[in-house]
Amino acid sequence: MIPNKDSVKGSDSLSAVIVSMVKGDHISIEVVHHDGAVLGTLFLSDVRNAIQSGREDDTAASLLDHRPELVAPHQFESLLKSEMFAILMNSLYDGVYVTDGKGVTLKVNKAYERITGIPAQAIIGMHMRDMEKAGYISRSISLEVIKQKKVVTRMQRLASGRNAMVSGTPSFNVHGEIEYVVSVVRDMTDLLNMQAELEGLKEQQAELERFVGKVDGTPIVAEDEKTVAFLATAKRVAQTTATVCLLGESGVGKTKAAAYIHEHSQRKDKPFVVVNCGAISETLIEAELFGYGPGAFTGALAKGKKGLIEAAHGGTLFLDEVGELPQGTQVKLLKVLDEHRFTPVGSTTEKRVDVRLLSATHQNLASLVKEGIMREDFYYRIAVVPLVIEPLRERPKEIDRLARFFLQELNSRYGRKVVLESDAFKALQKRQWPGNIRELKNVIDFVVATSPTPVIRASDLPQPFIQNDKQMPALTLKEAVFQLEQAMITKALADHRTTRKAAEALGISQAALVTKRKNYSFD
Ligand SMILES: Nc1ncnc2c1ncn2[C@@H]1O[C@H](COP(=O)(O)OP(=O)(O)OP(=O)(O)O)[C@@H](O)[C@H]1O
Repeated sequence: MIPNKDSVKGSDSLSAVIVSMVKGDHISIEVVHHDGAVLGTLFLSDVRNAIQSGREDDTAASLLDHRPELVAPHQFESLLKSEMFAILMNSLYDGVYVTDGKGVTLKVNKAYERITGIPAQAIIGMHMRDMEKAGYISRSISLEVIKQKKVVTRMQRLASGRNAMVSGTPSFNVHGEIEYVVSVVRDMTDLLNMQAELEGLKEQQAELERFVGKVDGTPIVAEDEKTVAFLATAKRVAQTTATVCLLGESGVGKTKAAAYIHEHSQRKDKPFVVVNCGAISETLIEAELFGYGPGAFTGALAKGKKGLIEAAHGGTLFLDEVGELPQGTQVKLLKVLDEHRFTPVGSTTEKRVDVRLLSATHQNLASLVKEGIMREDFYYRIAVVPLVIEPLRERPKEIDRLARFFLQELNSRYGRKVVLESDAFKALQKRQWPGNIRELKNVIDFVVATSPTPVIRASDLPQPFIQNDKQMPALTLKEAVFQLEQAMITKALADHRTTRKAAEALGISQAALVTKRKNYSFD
């Protein structure tokens, strides 16, 4: 081969360039601009490689643009040995690994030693193939770079167990041969661990969050198709102004559903006011709902009081146990619904109000109408959309999910790490749950709060709730409380032996425990 004398134009195609080079027997050729300015030098090997990869129509200038930097060997060698270079290399957070064009290790920086745990003196002068054989690295990226003559980036598993992303870049000499390979080694272990942790968390979250949304900042679990369909309807109805009456047994989630409707309505930023009509005496209900004027009745506040309807202005008023409302109050509420007006008790001034009414009951509304307890016009007005929430026993798929959800919530509330064994989950599945979701939550609350061990087996569950399975009749609240108390006291007495210690664990006085024990005739 003779040294390069000729030149090619930047706009010449690579097929034209190779013809010139072969004709002139050149190993390299200058690429010049039309005005004669030198753009750079192309090497025969570069042009051949490009043509072999189907780029024969590309221009000489474009190949110049894509060609790796050329470094004169003597420049690099003195650079490698310089103190400044060592200082620079060692100040980098990422590892740096330098081999010669054959794959012999020339230099590594401190970060490389830190990431791999391999001291520099153990590997300087070592060929990459020997590094592979010694098990220091899984597969040499430098050798890949030398083979492919281009930048190679790959994940590498290190002997230290860490994972690194290695990016090797070739440096060519004027003859187009690889003189050095410089690899940057980035420790990805922490990042990958964090990623895995994040994935895990996301999965956990997704697992847990099989609910459709949050109400009062707490999730609504919806695993069973029935609940999913119910919530979809509730969401749709939420966007309308229709009055909704939620029907279902006690503890099925009617209040939660009402909050869900409110939060999916246009009124979500306005108040959501819950009134438990069954918990307020007939004599007080009107004053509570409509408020009263100054000195309206004995015991009333001198300046009067705003009622709950007014407090819900712009938002939603949820009347729980609506079947308990006296007929007179029903008439007044009809006026609120139809005319958006009401008069506080003992006042002559009418007030205007804008509320959306939601209500709920565990009773059969049609029977209440038949029995004359509920006015027919009121019934039709409040139950434009009646929505039934199925009892928990009708959506068994949800029991596991709810139990896990409450377990997590209560563990974090009590700072515990209680888990349920699969037989405990099975026992929960079998239960008929007359108290529905509230009852399930209470049982989980009980085990998380009282269990002396973090692992709960079926036998650790409060017995009255688990035994008798399907034959067990629905309990009244009183019966349920009685049974739960009985179970908790039995367990506490068995665990702690003395009434003083058992009372301490239950958070009640010793005297109270003794009385209860007598009432429940444990002796
Ligand atoms: N789908 C659900 N996901 C998570 N928690 C729920 C769900 N439904 C109800 N709960 C919880 O169960 C308990 C009982 O629910 P809620 O008070 O809404 O029942 P309810 O039908 O209104 O009861 P009641 O008839 O006694 O008024 C509450 O603690 C509530 O947060």
